Amino acid sequence: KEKVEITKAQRALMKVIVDAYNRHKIPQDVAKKLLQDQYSAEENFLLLTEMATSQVQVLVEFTKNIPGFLSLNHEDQIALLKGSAVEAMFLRSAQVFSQKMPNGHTEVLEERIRKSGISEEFMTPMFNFYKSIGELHMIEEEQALLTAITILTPDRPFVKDQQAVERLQEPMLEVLRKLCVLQHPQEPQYFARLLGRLTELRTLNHYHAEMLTSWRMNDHKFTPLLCEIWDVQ
Ligand SMILES: O=C(c1ccccc1)c1ccc(-c2nc3ccccc3n2[C@H](C(=O)NC2CCCCC2)C2CCCCC2)cc1
Repeated sequence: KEKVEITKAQRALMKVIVDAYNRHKIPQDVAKKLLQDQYSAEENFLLLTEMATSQVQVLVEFTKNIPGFLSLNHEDQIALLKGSAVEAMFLRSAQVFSQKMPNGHTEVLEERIRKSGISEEFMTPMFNFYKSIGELHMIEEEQALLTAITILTPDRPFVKDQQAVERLQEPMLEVLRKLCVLQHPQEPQYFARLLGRLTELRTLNHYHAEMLTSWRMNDHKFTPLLCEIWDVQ
């Protein structure tokens, strides 16, 4: 049986990532807001663009705290943020959806999202992802590391020095692997399941522009930041 131990350096790395993640978590209030009232497709779209805009700003701050990120080539820093922003938004949405709520609230939240204006065809893949994230019952260290690993994906479009990104992503993967073994001793496949979610995220990322433009309303307005990040308008 492999004796798994997290070294002092790995614990320090994890602390930096988790502290940055907690400092830069956008307020959970989107779930509360959605539970409070029903909104029109237009109001929901506005809420989404507001939430997503602040989440991108928060994501940039979190990313700047990833050890070594600011030493990467500047164009590559932009390429990594641009390439991971939608996935980070879905990962954060999944974590918001899966958070512990009083009985029946998750069902109401799901209903509100189903009726928010997103076109029908994307509901199944989106909620399948949310539920598969929920089933993992991730601790915050796992959530924070998974977000950092998503950002540090070497094969994003336009990344020039992929090896430099791999050198940053690998220690994160190793810490997460050890953490999974220690946290879920009965589930040797847990780490593999976690990484499998990143593959599912890429498929969601794949049709994000279509999800946005098919939002059941006309003249979708985006903030300049979202136009950059979401490749729309
Ligand atoms: O179609 C979507 C899209 C957007 C951009 C790119 C690609 C797809 C697309 C994208 C997220 C969600 C989505 N899934 C959620 C799960 C739980 C709670 C809220 C959720 N949301 C939206 C939201 O505010 N997300 C926040 C969460 C914090 C981090 C920033 C984002 C609201 C917006 C008001 C109406 C109802 C859903 C629902 C739909």
